[in-house]
Parts: sequence; C-alpha cells; structure tokens
Amino acid sequence: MTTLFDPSNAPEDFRAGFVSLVGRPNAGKSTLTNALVGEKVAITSSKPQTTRHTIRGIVHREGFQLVLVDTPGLHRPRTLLGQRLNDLVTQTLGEVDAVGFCIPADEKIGPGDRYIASQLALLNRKPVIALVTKTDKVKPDAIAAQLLAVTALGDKVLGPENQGAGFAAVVPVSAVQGHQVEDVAKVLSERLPLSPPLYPDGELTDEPELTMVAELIREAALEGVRDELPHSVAVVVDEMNPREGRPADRPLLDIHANVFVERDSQKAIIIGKGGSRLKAIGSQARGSIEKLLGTAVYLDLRVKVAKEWQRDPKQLGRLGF
Ligand SMILES: Nc1nc2c(ncn2[C@@H]2O[C@H](COP(=O)(O)OP(=O)(O)OP(=O)(O)O)[C@@H](O)[C@H]2O)c(=O)[nH]1
Repeated sequence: MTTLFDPSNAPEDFRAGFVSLVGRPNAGKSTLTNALVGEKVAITSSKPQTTRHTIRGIVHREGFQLVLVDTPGLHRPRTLLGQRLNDLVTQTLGEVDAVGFCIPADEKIGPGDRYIASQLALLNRKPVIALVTKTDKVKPDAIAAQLLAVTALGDKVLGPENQGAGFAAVVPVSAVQGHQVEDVAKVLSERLPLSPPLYPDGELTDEPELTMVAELIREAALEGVRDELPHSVAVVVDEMNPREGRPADRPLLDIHANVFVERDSQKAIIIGKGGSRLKAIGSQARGSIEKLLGTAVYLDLRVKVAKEWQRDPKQLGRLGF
C-alpha cells in the first residue's frame, strides 16, 4: 500500500510554492525544467489555487517543494492580441512566488530579454532570479562577462528607478550537463514561503489523483441512470501514464480504466445502443479529467461485470472500498 499524503508531517522550516521560468524562445526553459524535475512527470491535482495554471513539474527536495507553473511565452507584442496574451502572462506571473528568468550564456542580451525584464519590473518587486543558461557552450570568461551583463540589466531595469533592487540572484547553470542545477533549485526555494508541501512526493502522487479520476468517470457513468444503477458501479483506474515521445509543451496522459457493474443487464445500460452511451461517458469524463489535471487525456474505458462484487470482501478491497 502507498502511504497517504500527509503534509502535516513536514518540518516547520519546510518551504513550498510556485515558480515560473520565463525567457525568450530557445532560452533553455524546457531543458532546465526537465533537469530540475528529473524523470518524474508531474500529474497535478485539483488544488483550487492552481487550477488556472498548467503545472510543468514538481521539484521535491529534502526541505522544499518547487511547483513549476507554465506561462505562455512572453513576447514583445506586435498586435493587440499579443498585448492581451501578455496581460495574461503578467497576471499569471503576479501569482507565483518567484520567477526564474532564463538568459542564455552564449548569446548577447537582446531586445527580447530587455522587454521581458521590463515586464518583470511591473510585478511589484516579486523576486526575480536570473538564470544564465547553457554555460557549457561558452568559456569561463564569457560566462563571467555574461553574469556581469545580466546583473547590469537587472540593476537597470529592475533597479531603484523602478523601486526595485535588481535581480534577487544571478545563477549560472548548464541543464544539459547537470551543472549547478541543484543551486538553481536551492536559490529559487529560498524565495518560497514557509509552507508544508502542496503536493504529495513523487511515487506517492498517484493515489489521490487515481481516486479523483475514478470518481469523475463514475460520475459520468451514473449520469442519467443513477436510479437504475444506484450502487452497482465501481471504477478502477488501471493505468495512468504520460504518453512517451510527446513534445514537452503538449503532453498527453493515457488513462486506462475499468467500469465494473454487477450484471450483464447493467453492462448493457452503461454501453448503450451501439456503444453510444459509453462514448458519451468517455467524452464527459475526459473533459472533466482534463480540467482537473490541466493536461490532454486519452481515455480508454472498458466495462466489466464483477459479479456480486458488493458482497465479496476481496473484490471490494480490490476496488478500493
Ligand atoms: N548546450 C546546451 N544546450 C542547451 C542547454 N539548455 C538548453 N539547450 C538547448 O537549447 C535549445 C532550446 O532549449 P529549450 O529548453 O527548448 O528552450 P525553451 O526556452 O524551452 O524554448 P521555447 O520552448 O522556444 O521557449 C535546445 O536545442 C536545447 O537542447 C544547456 O544547458 N546546454
């Protein structure tokens, strides 16, 4: 059995919160996210404060938990739509605890970087940590020069003129070589509030999500037939895995679940004429799961008869009752 998530066990000095990595296209945000999160792909739960953001990954460490939230690219707006999008971005950024601003070590600071910095300056002194990425691509003296240039950018754009104090820190990192990745995590974590973890740790994440996903499918299956099938429907999620080979910004979650009923007649009700009802259940459940998890979902539903499962304690246990 997995242990249930119990945030009250966390030490008093534990820190947890939300961080967004920003930077112009190609700055290394995704690569750094993956390096920070490791193999684990985050599956998010229905925390009310996060439902508006897509969670890219959760960084679990001994004394802190960083929840990396997605922000659509910050671009220099050329159109009104661009401006609206940017307003959305600044709104999202307004809600995170800290921002990691990625600037590549191997490219000169450009108008794109300056524009993003100017947007960050509007965030009311939110801590912004500059991350000088891809340090493996240049020689040490070039890294040093870029650190100075980035610091100067922070002092100028986020400095006293804008009631700020520059970047909260400037950290060089190579996500590809895994160099200083932990320093990035640590420096970001220092800007998070004292808080117990917001999500269960790694392997343990599945339990609450599986239960919630099963419940959403059960809800959809009972829609309209609640009176006919009062307590005869149970749902078990067999598998829930991110599909491999998907682009990082378009993840897809494969979910395989079984809908158990007691009798063949009930199975027929669930499936409906020519499978029409099962199709409707699937699409309704998929919609609510996608909303809950903030990611696209492929849902595979099977209907099975588990004869008299309500009376069989072994079956009941297997079905999670
Ligand atoms: N050598 C090296 N290359 C890196 C590093 N980090 C990222 N890259 C490369 O830089 C390119 C862009 O990296 P991404 O992580 O996709 O950048 P991004 O900021 O997420 O890009 P967008 O999705 O366009 O905003 C890719 O080809 C990466 O392989 C690094 O630490 N070292």
